Amino acid sequence: MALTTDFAGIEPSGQPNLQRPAEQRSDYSHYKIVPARYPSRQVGSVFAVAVIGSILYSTFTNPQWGWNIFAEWFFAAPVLAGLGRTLLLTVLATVSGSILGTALALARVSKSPLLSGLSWGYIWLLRSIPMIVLLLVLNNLGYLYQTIHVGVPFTNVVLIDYPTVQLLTPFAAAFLGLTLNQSAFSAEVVRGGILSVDQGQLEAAAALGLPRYRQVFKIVLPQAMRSILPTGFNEVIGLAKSTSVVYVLALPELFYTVQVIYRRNLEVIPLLMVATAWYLVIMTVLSVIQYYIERHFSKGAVRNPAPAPFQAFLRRFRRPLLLTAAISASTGAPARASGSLREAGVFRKGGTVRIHGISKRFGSLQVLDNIDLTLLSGSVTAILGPSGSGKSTLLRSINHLEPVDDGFISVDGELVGYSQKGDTLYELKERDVLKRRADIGMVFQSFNLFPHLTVLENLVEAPVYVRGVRREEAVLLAKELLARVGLGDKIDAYPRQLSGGQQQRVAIARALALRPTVLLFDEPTSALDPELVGEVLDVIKELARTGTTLVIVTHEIGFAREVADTVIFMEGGRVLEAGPPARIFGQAEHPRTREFLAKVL
Ligand SMILES: Nc1ncnc2c1ncn2[C@@H]1O[C@H](COP(=O)(O)OP(=O)(O)OP(=O)(O)O)[C@@H](O)[C@H]1O
Repeated sequence: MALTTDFAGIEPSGQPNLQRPAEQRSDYSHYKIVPARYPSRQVGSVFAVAVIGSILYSTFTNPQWGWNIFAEWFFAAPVLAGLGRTLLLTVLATVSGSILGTALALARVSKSPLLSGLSWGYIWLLRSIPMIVLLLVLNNLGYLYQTIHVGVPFTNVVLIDYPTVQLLTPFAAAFLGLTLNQSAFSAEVVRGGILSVDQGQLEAAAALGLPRYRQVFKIVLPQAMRSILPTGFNEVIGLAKSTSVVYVLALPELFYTVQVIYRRNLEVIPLLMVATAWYLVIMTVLSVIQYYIERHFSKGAVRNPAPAPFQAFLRRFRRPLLLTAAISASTGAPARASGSLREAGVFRKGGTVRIHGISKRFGSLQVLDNIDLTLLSGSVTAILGPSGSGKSTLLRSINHLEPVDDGFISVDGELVGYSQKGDTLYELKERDVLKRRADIGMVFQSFNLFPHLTVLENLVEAPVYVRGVRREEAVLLAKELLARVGLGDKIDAYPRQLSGGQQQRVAIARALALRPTVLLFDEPTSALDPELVGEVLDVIKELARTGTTLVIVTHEIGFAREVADTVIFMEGGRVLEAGPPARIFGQAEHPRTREFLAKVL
């Protein structure tokens, strides 16, 4: 008991007493902290020092290494010229190989079987041919084709007609060979990166109506870079070393130059060390570049990114200042929703959704079965039903994320995913579907925020690239919406730095930033902890009074009862019952609805 009372602020009961004045608490500033000792670690360190010491000793005391000859040749003009060629070939083949490899990877994942097959064939062939064989074939291409002739087929129009040997110099053959080889390997690295990006990211980009090129270059590839970079840099390092293969073309790059010199002066080891030291320099520079590029593309990937070495060094001195700044920032008033969403003035009149006899099958499974519904402008519809009843599929078909097999859907009289001429419906091109989608916002169960973009960038992307809004206007609207969902202080945060509830509120604001007439929610709270559900439902409740048409798939029965003006009950791909919440929850007509509600209420 005496022990516990010794510790100021802790009562004998063990509970902290925060009321006790500071002067009564003990001062521990004179206490010294002794770190734990690990004898095996110390033995390991001594061993490492002994190994490093003996390697250095033997390297610098053994005269056979010939360090004086090494020093003589290290900066010699022919060596530097060879190094220049090695660097030039590495840079050129990396750039062109990566561009070609990315194009091949995109072709490989494209929906066109011919394009994908062509890409597969190219990769298969180039990865199979040994590098030396490829270089020698290119060097002897003049034997196969005396001139390189490019023209318009079946006409006399000639664009290029040039002797092959003049065009394919040893340097050009080396560049071409390294590029072709590099592109085949990087294509697979890029494809692996693309496949590692969550499918939800593409869906979210498509649901926002972002054009295809923007989906690829702004959403998918930057995220894929995280897995592309480590293997990609391995390839580049391999390439820098394999440039030595071009010696078969008698091209004096670094290694070939060194070989020529040691054959004349017979100082093999010192000259091999010259080449090795330069390769070490190249690899070190590449590793530093890799570190910074990886760092750039890891934005938003971790909650608390580690500072770069230089930043860490500076922070040691700035820490007290930063701490003070952090404390004064954290004592500021918590962000609150400013005003109600209704007052934001950003909402358009809700769209009327008409669903005409839609059906959908996945293989032999009938997921939607001849559904007819009308959702009036500004209405709030909750879709309930057991798992697998087709609720999400119905919702996703409203914005054509899930094309249907039969029937069609219109919003304000305009068909979704089709254009109509007489009795014929023509499927729209993807580009036109994406434009049309901008009016139909969607909020996903797993948020699907873009993790590599800040909260603000998440909101600004689609208005600028889909609606063509000026960036400054998009930023103003985004800040307004974020303030209204209570996240005005999070505009520069990355999604992973937010709680689940906050992420979902950002996702709602992102959908609203396009000023949609219809907003679809696919189980917006089911990925959230019970404590966070309320904050998201509150935002949706606010939205329900703005005039936007809302369609919500939910398991939150109480919420549906309170907010919806129509409740739909689905089972087996059919709408069994639809009506006002009072009737559905009080006197459901269908026995299956009553049975389901009895279980969940
Ligand atoms: N892409 C797909 N390929 C094959 N089957 C699918 C696909 N998407 C959905 N399904 C199947 O369609 C049926 C309906 O799925 P859906 O997601 O619409 O149900 P749900 O009512 O939303 O269920 P839950 O409440 O569990 O999310 C399920 O049996 C599901 O397995």
